[in-house]
Amino acid sequence: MSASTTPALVMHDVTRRFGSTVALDGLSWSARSGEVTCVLGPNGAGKTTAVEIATGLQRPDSGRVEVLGSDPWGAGAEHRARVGVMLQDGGLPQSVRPVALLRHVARFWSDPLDVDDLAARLGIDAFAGTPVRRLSGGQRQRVSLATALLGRPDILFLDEPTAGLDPHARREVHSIVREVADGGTATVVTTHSFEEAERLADRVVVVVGGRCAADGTLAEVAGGGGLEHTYFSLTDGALR
Ligand SMILES: Nc1ncnc2c1ncn2[C@@H]1O[C@H](COP(=O)(O)OP(=O)(O)OP(=O)(O)O)[C@@H](O)[C@H]1O
Repeated sequence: MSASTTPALVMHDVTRRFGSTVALDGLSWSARSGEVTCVLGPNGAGKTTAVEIATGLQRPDSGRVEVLGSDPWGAGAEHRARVGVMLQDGGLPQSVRPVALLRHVARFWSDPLDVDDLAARLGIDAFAGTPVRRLSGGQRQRVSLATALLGRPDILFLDEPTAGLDPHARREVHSIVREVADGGTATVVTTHSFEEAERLADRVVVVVGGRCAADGTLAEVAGGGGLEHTYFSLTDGALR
């Protein structure tokens, strides 16, 4: 599917402070439907804060945020039903078993993905009977990813979705992310992996010190020297 010209996400000049810490310092970037946008940046650069603002979990101090044409802060159920999110800490209930959890979550959506298919693709069926609190970090991540995908979102935020996953699971996640984006979903992936960004990204955003240091197609941002080279030249000396 061809990418739409109107961005599914626009952040313009967004600031967010925590006491004396400036997490976002005039951040501007965008993401489009049908594309994978990979967001890179050093620890503490503001990526998670940006994702939490885009999903309405945090309110910016200033600036403009538009997701699927709405301000995500205080947006209603209809808007939220179009947004999928997988955050780093997951927030999964601890005592429930993974497939039961997915069946429960699927009831919130009018046209959810097939739980059994999704569980099989992500290898969740192999630990279907184990309560969440006994799962390994990578197993929890797969469950968390499945909950983000279930409702066929129009925009999907994945915060470091493959951190800690084994190579097979990572390959499967990459193929799912590509499929979801090709189906028209604006897919935003934060990552520390150049390999992942080079494999997945249509567009790359580099956040440094709460500001956007680069925003363009993978080819534009990577240039002739490659993404790793660009990244280090943007971030060396800029760490806080
Ligand atoms: N709730 C909070 N209270 C205080 N400071 C916070 C809070 N949330 C984030 N910060 C600070 O804001 C800055 C940006 O944090 P954020 O988690 O957005 O970075 P990040 O780019 O996602 O980092 P990482 O790559 O480590 O996940 C950091 O300095 C962090 O300590």
